[in-house]
Amino acid sequence: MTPVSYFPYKNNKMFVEDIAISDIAQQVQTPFYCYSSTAIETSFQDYQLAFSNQDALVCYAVKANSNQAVLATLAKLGSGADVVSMGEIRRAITAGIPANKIVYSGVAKTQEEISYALTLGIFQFNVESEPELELISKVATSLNKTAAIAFRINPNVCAQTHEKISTGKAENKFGVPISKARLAYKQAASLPGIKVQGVDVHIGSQLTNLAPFKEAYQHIAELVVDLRADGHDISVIDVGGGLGITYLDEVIPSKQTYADLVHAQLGHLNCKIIIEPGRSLVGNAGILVSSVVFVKNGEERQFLMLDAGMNDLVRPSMYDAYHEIIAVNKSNDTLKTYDVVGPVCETGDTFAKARQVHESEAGDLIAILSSGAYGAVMSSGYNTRMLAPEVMVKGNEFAIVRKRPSYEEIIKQDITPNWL
Ligand SMILES: Cc1ncc(COP(=O)(O)O)c(C=O)c1O
Ligand SMILES: N[C@@H](CCCC[NH3+])C(=O)O
Repeated sequence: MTPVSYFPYKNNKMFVEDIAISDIAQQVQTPFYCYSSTAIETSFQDYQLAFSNQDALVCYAVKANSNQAVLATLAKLGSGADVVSMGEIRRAITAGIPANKIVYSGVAKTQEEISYALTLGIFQFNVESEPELELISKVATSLNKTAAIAFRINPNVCAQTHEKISTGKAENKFGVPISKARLAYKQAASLPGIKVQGVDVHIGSQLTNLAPFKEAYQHIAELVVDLRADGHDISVIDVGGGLGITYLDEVIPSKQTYADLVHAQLGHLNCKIIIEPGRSLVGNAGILVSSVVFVKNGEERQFLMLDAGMNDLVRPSMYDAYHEIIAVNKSNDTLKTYDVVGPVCETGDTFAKARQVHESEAGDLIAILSSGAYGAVMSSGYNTRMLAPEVMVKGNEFAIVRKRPSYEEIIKQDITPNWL
């Protein structure tokens, strides 16, 4: 799926499925996120098809986009969930994902979170440290429950991605070092309230190349053999998420190629396979729609000043991430070079520098593509800006699936103490 697959132009007007973006903009006002439910469904079905000859469960990484409408779309297709907080567990359950399809990752799970997950009966805790294991054992024992666990293994593999989203190097905070894994499993087997069930690995996000996956899975395969020799009953391998998407011109291996790699590296172990894709399910299914507020002629540059900012989509500021930026309605063929910026009082509030965009004027609609993953979920109210609403489209229908808050709602969250 390319950034524009589900957002085609018809007569120079950008559509999402059967609806013109400008028609939605008229009713919703910019900025807003817009998702194609068909794009999400198709991506999920591609994963299911790719893994159809394996005993595999897709556990969507909720952190990528946790809107209820997105989760419900995936739940209906049979998706499980990879969650990292009590909030994400609650979102997954509310959207109809059953507890027995939930895997719980995260480096600092609290007693309250563990207790909640145990009470629900989730499928697996992906344990990221020995102290976490001990806490899970304590909580499980006190509740008279058994926690099925896998250790998240840190294989010390370079994911060849941005350093801020690389998670499988020894210097990263994630997982148990592979060198300590056998000891950790020995401890787990000795603790009450713990059932050793599997092995988990996730080395990073936006991987564009399969070689790091291969290296990591080779280490995991060897470890599973060792663990079985140590007497552990390993029946599940969680291979994590991380398959990238095309933002510009990255050539991403297909889901089938990825599935074949998983099978080649791990198939002989006859384990149930869990996959935790996030970005590759929803990233190119969403865009951020914005309006040009001003075109400003600076001394050195021309600025396209949008009504969306870094608070709405932080990826360019945070990771220098590239997102395609295109006119929603192409009223001319002239391309101009702009710095595309937002209204926030930070120089880093820049979506793109020296980018060619159709010549635009105030009021024109602009789409920032590939924003379905790590977009709305990472937004904030910085500069007391309203969280952008989210819209989901299916065919010729659309619905606001998160509304824009009012200023009253935002301000009334603060409490002025009566002693002021
Ligand atoms: C444990 C875990 N699983 C799955 C994912 C999903 O990753 P991605 O969105 O790259 O598929 C992440 C995020 O990197 C993660 O931390
Ligand atoms: N937030 C990151 C991805 C992080 C993945 C979480 N482990 C991004 O926007 O690319």
